[in-house]
Parts: sequence; structure tokens; C-alpha cells
Amino acid sequence: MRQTRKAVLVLEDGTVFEGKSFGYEESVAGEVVFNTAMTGYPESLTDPSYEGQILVTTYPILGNYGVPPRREKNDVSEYYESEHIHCKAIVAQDYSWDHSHWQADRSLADWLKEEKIPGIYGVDTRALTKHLREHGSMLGKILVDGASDVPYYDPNAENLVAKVSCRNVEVHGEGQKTVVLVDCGVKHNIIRCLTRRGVKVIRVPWDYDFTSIPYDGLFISNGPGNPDMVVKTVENIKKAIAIGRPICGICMGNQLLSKAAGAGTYKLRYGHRSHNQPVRRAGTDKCYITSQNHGFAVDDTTLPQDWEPLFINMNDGTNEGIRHKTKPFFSAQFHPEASSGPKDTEFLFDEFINML
Ligand SMILES: NC(=O)CC[C@H](N)C(=O)O
Repeated sequence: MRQTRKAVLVLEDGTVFEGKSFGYEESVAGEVVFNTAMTGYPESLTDPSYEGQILVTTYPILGNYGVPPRREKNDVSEYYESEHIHCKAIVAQDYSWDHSHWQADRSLADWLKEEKIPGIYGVDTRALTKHLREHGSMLGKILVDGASDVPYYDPNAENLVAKVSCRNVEVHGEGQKTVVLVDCGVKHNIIRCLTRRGVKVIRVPWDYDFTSIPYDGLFISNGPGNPDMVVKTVENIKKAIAIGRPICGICMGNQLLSKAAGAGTYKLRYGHRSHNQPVRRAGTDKCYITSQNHGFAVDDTTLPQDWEPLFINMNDGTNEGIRHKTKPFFSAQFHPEASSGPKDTEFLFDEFINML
């Protein structure tokens, strides 16, 4: 028998789930959210949009394919979505102590310990997910036996984008056309998807006034937390709307473009985090299966007259993207860059590049 310390997940409503620790042995607090994808834990753990969150995975086994090596290719990580793990902790039904995959160079447990991130298994994640679905995402903490208690922590009360954005202007790739990428906590596959299409990407911090840079198109990345906190980016996007050159946004980018257009956002009860979210393209019968990770949504009813919904979620009817009726501005709430998840909507990068 493997020696593991007991650990519990305590929700802010007092519900307790008992389990065992397999990661770093420390107590942590954050917002508890669930993801129903079957694979992709290396990508999810390093996705900056999970900053401050305790990630519950409903697929019953975690760790069975280990972790790929940390390697860089063309200035971005080859297999990860950022430089380090962003989740506060990860919760699983079962942890596989044996892993096997041709790319794996260590176990998930080793990686979590290395990055000081707790992991807990032996939790009935389906019961936990049902609870979160009924009562909504809530704050929670993982208390590892022997480690001291911690207070609850609400990540949505602070500007997480400022925490995860790059500090300096960086250039990726080369090409005739220049895309300014506002880094709100960008997933590296967005950079890969852009540079692969032969454009020069100038990646700027979230609050950088990029209007001084001559650019052909503006890209607004994904990012963690509450879009209401990201006021400075919205101010700069308003200037870009007035400039009129093509704009595209993903996830937080959809929310910030909507805000710059004059629309509002709100918090969903438990968010969309999975690989199988169906979205319909407005005005068509075309439906796409998409990868998603968001807790907030754009309120369609607040979109001004010259804007319209571009995609609609087929499960709950919420907004999944917007576009300007006459100008080259559009965005998606889901992840066309996938990583992880289906790549069916990667063509949206082509639509953007063709506008430049
Ligand atoms: N992946 C993202 O960009 C998420 C956007 C925002 N933090 C949300 O949860 O809705």
C-alpha cells in the first residue's frame, strides 16, 4: 500500500469531500470549478485562465499518461500552454500511480510536487460536480492532513489578468503582416496558431497602449477571472475599434471586445469547461463541437445595434461569440485553438488572417 496523507476538499457551504493527497502537501483555497473533458490535464493545468481555481476533473482517472517534457519551440512551450501550472489544485476520482505515454518524462504527481500544487484523489467527483451544478461554482479549500488551515480566497475579486500577463513586449514569428496580441494570460497555442499562418506577432502586456504600434490586426487573448477587472484593456480596445483595423478575440477576448462595444457580461452559474460544447453559427444551421473554459458570459441582450451574436451555445442558449455588422471585428467565447480539445473551429484563425 502506498503511503498517502489524507486530504479534504471543504466547500464554502460546509460540504466536505474526503480524499487522499497525491501532489504537494500544503493547504490551498480558490474557486472550485469542474471540467468534464476526458483528456488534457497538462494543457488545463498550464492554461492561465485557471489561475486561482481548484480544478475538478470528472473523467474518473487522472495521471495515466504522465506529463510531457518541458521544452520550448519557437519561443513558446512545445506541449504546455504557459510556463507553469496556474490552477491552485486539482481534484480527481482516482489517480493512476502508473503512467505510460511515448511523450511522458515524469508522473503528474512528480510535476505537481515540483510546482508546489496540491492534488487530491479518492473524491466522488461526480457527486461533487452535481453539487456544483445545483448550487453553482463556489469557493473551497483543500486541507491536507498535518498542513495548516487557510482562509477562503475569491480569485474573481482581484485583477488576475495583471498577474498572468507578460511584463514586456515580445515578438513571435515573422511575416509581412503584423498582429498585435494583447496578452491577458495567453495560451501558447494561440501564438502557435498565429505564427503558423505566417504573421509577425507582437505580444504586449494587458494594459499596454498598442495603438502606437503600426499593426494590421489586433488579437485579444483568453485570460483568467472577472472581465470587469480588466478596465485598461477595454479602454485600449475602444481605441482599436475607432481605428477600424481587423480585431479578433478569444474567450476573455470575446468578453473584453463586447465590453468595448458597450455590452455587459455576467457570471454563469457553473460555467462551461469541457471538450464537447456545441455552438451554432448565427444565421446558419452549422454546429461545431468546441473546447471551452469560461465562467462568465456576454449578455447578448446588451449588444449595441451595430453588433450581433456570432455563435450561440446549443446547450443553454448563451452567447459564444460576437461580430460587428459591417466592420472586420469578431470574437469567440470558445477556444478555436483547442489545446486541449477538438480542432474543428481552428478555421477562425484563417478567417481573421484573411481579413488583414
Ligand atoms: N478562458 C478564458 O479566457 C476565460 C475568461 C473568463 N476568465 C471566464 O471565466 O469567463
